[in-house]
Amino acid sequence: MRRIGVLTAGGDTPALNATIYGVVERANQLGVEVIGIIKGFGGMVDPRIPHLRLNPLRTTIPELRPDIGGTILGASRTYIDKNEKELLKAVVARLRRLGIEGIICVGGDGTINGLQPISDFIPCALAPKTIDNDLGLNYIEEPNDWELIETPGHKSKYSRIYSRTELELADIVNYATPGYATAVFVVAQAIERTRTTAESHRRIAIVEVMGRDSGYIALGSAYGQPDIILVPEIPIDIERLERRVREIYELQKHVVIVVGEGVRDEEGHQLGAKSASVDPAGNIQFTGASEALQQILIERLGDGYFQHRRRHDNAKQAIFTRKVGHTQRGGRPIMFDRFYATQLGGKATELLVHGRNNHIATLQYSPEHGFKLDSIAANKLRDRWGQIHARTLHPYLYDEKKFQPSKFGRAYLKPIFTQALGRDDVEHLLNDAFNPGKLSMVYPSVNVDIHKRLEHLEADGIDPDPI
Ligand SMILES: Nc1ncnc2c1ncn2[C@@H]1O[C@H](COP(=O)(O)OP(=O)(O)O)[C@@H](O)[C@H]1O
Ligand SMILES: O=P(O)(O)OC[C@H]1O[C@](O)(COP(=O)(O)O)[C@@H](O)[C@@H]1O
Repeated sequence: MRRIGVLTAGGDTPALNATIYGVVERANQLGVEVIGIIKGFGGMVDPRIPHLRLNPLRTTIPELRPDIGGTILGASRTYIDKNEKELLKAVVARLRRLGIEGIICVGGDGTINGLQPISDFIPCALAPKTIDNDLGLNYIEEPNDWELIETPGHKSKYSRIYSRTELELADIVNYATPGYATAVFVVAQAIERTRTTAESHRRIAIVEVMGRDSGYIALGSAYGQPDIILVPEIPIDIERLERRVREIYELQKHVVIVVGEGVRDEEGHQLGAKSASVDPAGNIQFTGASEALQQILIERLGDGYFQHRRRHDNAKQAIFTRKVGHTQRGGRPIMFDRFYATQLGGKATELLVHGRNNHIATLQYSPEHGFKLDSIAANKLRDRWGQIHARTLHPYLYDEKKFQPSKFGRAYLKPIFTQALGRDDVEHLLNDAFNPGKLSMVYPSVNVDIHKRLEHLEADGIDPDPI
């Protein structure tokens, strides 16, 4: 293989540039040219295909740095329907004209579906990413646990009964995805900062974190020591939650609750999906889980609860919500993400060059051997109807009585986070946070330099010389 393409699809993470860097550095070693495709699958749909050479003369371009968050290639959630045959043919033809012999898609479970139709024509490999940590399996047989329930007159629904009630760390397929560690780091900091203000003002803080239907970020938020963690996988037992909130408030005059954005009530309704809007990739856009929970607690505790304790005039003043939001997805990646993203990018290049198609580079862990790189055929993630499900927290990782990670959940987190920060992360903070140069300089966006490197397949309708 002499020339491969790389793109970043779906939501961004802080570790995308690190993954692209790993792809390109390994390609340099193997003598392969790498073309970056701009804005995910969207770039392929554009007849001009905006792209750039990431390693002219087998030297990585200086704009590509593993320690800078986001993606120099841009990302999108553009959907290419596999049934739009003409569009697909045009996409493949353009990629061929670029001389691309294989493509690395940096993405999550949605991206595997996105690359599928293209992989019928051009080999594809996935380098994993997603802050949600929902790409992978709790154990290899997990896809067989899904059942598709068809009820006449209703939309068919998936349901699952876990065939395994206990797990081993080494069973987990793709232990952690690049982006997750940095997101948890940001969340833990946000909780610590929210904590002291809730503590000072005798308030109940509800902190909403991302993750869609997966509670991994909420689980990792335990590093910020919230009093209560609510994960989407376990329907909220409102009675028990109220009891716990009252207990904690009596004890310490404030409570910090973390809520994963996809949390459900006991009827299975998502608290944050009141407006059923979806993004272009078909994902539900969650808004308002924390506000819905705030409303529940306002009604349950009532103004009298706070007035009686002379803390606040009403419950609305006493209970506040904060979303950590997109800060979870942005900024400098911490060492764990930088290191393993780079490794996984390199692994994806190797997969392609060694003739694999539709394969995923994975990060495995075992207590005996620590972390190691591996790979898996994407189809192993599919259930018998061909569906890939986002990985959710297995109940064995969460203690629903304590609203905290279980013993196994803590064992899961430790290998990722015990050495997740590097000395250079601390040095970066020391040198950079209040660098006086920042006061007089505008933010030097990498997009400006990348723009100068962009090439287009068909500039204004004129087909340039083939590359
Ligand atoms: N079934 C599908 N068919 C075609 N494209 C898809 C499909 N599912 C997702 N995609 C595309 O894959 C990309 C990434 O999907 P998304 O769900 O946004 O992120 P992630 O890969 O992180 O899960 C998007 O451009 C999306 O449109
Ligand atoms: O802001 P956006 O792009 O609409 O997406 C928000 C969603 O993206 C995520 O960050 C994850 O994105 P991916 O599934 O693409 O990895 C979710 O945690 C969040 O719900």
